[in-house]
Amino acid sequence: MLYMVDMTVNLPHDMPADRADDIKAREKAYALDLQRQGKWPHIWRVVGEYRNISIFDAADHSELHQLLSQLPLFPYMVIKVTPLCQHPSSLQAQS
Ligand SMILES: O=C(O)CC1=CCC(=O)O1
Repeated sequence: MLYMVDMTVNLPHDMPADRADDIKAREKAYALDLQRQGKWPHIWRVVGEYRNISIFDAADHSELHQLLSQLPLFPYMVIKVTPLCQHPSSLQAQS
């Protein structure tokens, strides 16, 4: 199943820079691993915000929740999930 996931990051302003840098480095490594596995096929920065719009490809809601809850930045994110299905006018739906 495909999901649009909207993640807004709110790191506490008083978090020490080295702790924030460590979480961001672990977040990046985890994100790259999921992209290589095909579970996170798109990630786009929302211009001007500490926010991304991503597409996840997960087996079901439970797997998506597991993937998202393991994000190192998860405790500092507001996440909105929108499940997607094929649009009837999609070229992929024509065959
Ligand atoms: O920077 C973000 O939007 C949060 C994030 C998700 C994956 C990553 O590497 O950073």
